[in-house]
Amino acid sequence: MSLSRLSSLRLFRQQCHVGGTWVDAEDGSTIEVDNPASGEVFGRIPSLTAAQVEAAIDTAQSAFIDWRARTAQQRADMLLRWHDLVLANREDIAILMTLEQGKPLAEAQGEVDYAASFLRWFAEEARRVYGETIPGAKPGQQIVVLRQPVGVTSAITPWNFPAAMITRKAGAALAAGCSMIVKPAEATPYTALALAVLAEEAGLPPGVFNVITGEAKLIGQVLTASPVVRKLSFTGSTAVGRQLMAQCAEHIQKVSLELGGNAPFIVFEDADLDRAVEGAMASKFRNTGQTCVCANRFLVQRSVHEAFVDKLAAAMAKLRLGNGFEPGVTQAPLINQAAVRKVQQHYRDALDKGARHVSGAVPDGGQGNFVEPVLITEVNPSMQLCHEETFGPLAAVMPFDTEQQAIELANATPYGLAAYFYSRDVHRCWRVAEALEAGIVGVNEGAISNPAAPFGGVKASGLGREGSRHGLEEYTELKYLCMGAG
Ligand SMILES: NC(=O)c1ccc[n+]([C@@H]2O[C@H](COP(=O)([O-])OP(=O)(O)OC[C@H]3O[C@@H](n4cnc5c(N)ncnc54)[C@H](O)[C@@H]3O)[C@@H](O)[C@H]2O)c1
Ligand SMILES: O=C[C@H](O)CS(=O)(=O)O
Repeated sequence: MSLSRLSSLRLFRQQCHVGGTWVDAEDGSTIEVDNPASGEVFGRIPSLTAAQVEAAIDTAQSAFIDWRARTAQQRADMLLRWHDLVLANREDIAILMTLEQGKPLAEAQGEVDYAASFLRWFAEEARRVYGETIPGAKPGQQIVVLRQPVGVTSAITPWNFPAAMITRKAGAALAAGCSMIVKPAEATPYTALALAVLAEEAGLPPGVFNVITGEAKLIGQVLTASPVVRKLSFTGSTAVGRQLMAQCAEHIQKVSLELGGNAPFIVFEDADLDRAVEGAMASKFRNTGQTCVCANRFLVQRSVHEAFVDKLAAAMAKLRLGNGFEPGVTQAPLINQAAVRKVQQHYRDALDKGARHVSGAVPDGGQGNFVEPVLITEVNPSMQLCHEETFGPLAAVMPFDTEQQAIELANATPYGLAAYFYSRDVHRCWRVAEALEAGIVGVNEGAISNPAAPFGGVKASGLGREGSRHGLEEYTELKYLCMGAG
């Protein structure tokens, strides 16, 4: 049993954290959580009732009144204490993450560092929530602009980054002076609950950071039906984001949406091919292809297509699939059978429409949630994978001839989260970077995630930004004071 890997069971909580107390569902109902590597159920979390979610909102509202009145320095100090505790408990959080999400332990440790970096970034930024003054329209008049916290906020987060997708939201919200209710994905609640244990230990006042679990639709409905909750920050699929955005219309709740993507990764003939392959591996295979900014389509200029495919195949041959706890494993199980079926479906559809299998095992679904990395080429825009996110270890390469064609192919998707390209021509770098319809562009870079940068998408990939000062501003409202001459 992998729970025995934990140094203690202190962080393994099977209750929700509301208003500084640990609670079960009042009707006793629970949801099972399993290990995607084995299918073994290793825990149960409460499925809160609607009344309990409403009570959590009330608690968060009371906490907000006190939290907003603290100084920015006091909030920053607590966030920094939380950051330090997360890092001090890096190993146990990573173990819980690998257990519930599957990712290789080294990647889970990396995610803990990344998650902590948002707490630090926003702690530092808390003291820089500046307003402005503007000359008035009359003698003696001044226009003063304040930035104030929006109020109680909620976060609904996905399973693929169970820690970082929470701290990226909570760090910003708490720094701004908001309280937050987090609903993590059903598949990965334990990392979120471990963060709540550490938030409590860091001294965050009760009700400022709450973690609730249960039936997603019900919780989403209660959070969006409440006039007290002033903002929802959602990370997940475009389909669910669209639905939640419509629900938020009822009370004109502010909304941030970090949704799906279908990232193009373009390799021009003047690129450094070795660096392009390095970037391709980082982008495509992080979290076994289950990253919203994963390259979904490699567009490679025809003159270097064969060389790039050979080098990519050689790099992919070094990947090792296995249980995330085994040393040296780089590719872990996918989250569930639906994820496995999606990779199979995109692979089969591509082969049926003329793609060529280059390397890797055919994804036939015969290994539980484990899928070998697979490389195909001769991909064309009629294929499903060009329009939908694969979210798995299928590397699909499409040749192109001209820069204009590459840009058109890259933009031919409803999504616009990340895009990547490799070129050594500085003029082309500016041209292509400006032409790509994406919120994030990696120029000769495959690893683009950073707390200091504004992360987010355009088109069907979402609204708003996370990380950076822009991410903090999402949790504030502007108030303008018109100061008369008196
Ligand atoms: N843009 C980003 O920053 C980013 C980051 C991570 C993941 N993602 C996207 O998330 C998706 C994968 O995550 P997922 O499968 O967990 O997505 P999902 O939309 O199924 O679930 C995300 C969250 O929404 C909840 N949810 C589901 N239905 C709901 C409903 N009707 N009402 C309220 N909540 C509901 C889930 O329980 C989960 O907590 C991918 O599309 C990926 O690209 C985007
Ligand atoms: O899945 C997408 C996330 O945003 C992950 S990351 O921020 O790029 O690490």
